[in-house]
Amino acid sequence: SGTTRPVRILKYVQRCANSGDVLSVISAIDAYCSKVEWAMNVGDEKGAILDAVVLETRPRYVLELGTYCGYSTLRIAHLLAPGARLITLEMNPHYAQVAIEMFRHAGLDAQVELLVGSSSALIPQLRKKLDIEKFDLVFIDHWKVSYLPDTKLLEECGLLKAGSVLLADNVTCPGAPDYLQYVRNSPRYQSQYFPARLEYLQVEDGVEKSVFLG
Ligand SMILES: O=C(NCCCCc1cc2cnccc2s1)c1cc(-c2ccc(F)cc2)cc(O)c1O
Ligand SMILES: [Mg+2]
Repeated sequence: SGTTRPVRILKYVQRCANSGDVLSVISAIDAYCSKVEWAMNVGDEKGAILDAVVLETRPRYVLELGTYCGYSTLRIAHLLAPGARLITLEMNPHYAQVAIEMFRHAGLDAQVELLVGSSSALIPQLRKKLDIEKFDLVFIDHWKVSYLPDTKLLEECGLLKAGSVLLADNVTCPGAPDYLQYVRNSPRYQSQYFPARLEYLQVEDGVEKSVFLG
């Protein structure tokens, strides 16, 4: 049995990126996935939009839904102030292990808290489990059919406050039409679309930034 795609990406990073240098890890992942084999990282174009939203939000508590190899986790962690907390949820224990090794290579494993399990099971436990009241920023990048139900779950669990920012990847490709309809038509959100290409391809995608109004 061969390796998996995330393992091949990790091995390339461990060989080619300087350990402790998060920007060289991010560049190595983008180099591998644009030249050798495609992977579902948010990528450098949408990643720059993510960076801008993190910098303008200056979040203290961040939740990421969907870790995969940890590419977007690293982009976020790199821009957080000391004392901020970044929680990332991954469904697949193998992907989670790869991401942890990726965080170690980047020297950011102490900055990230990774939980393995489904968002629907974990979100209701976050307040008690992590002693976190509200999230200032949520990066949504997991099952596209889960974007809407999990947003409603975050509201119901009282994990959003007025001003909380949701940033959703892939709202055009593969698409999250029910989520878009909700955040764009609900009086409780101020939503904005940022067009971009799908990672590493000439295909149209985009991210949606939605501010919860309380
Ligand atoms: O599926 C995508 N990402 C989700 C994997 C979610 C697994 C998890 C579920 C879950 C549940 N609970 C907690 C944690 C988690 S993690 C995805 C797919 C494409 C794509 C694929 C083919 C294609 F032709 C064009 C685009 C591009 C992307 O940027 C993606 O993000
Ligand atoms: Mg994505």
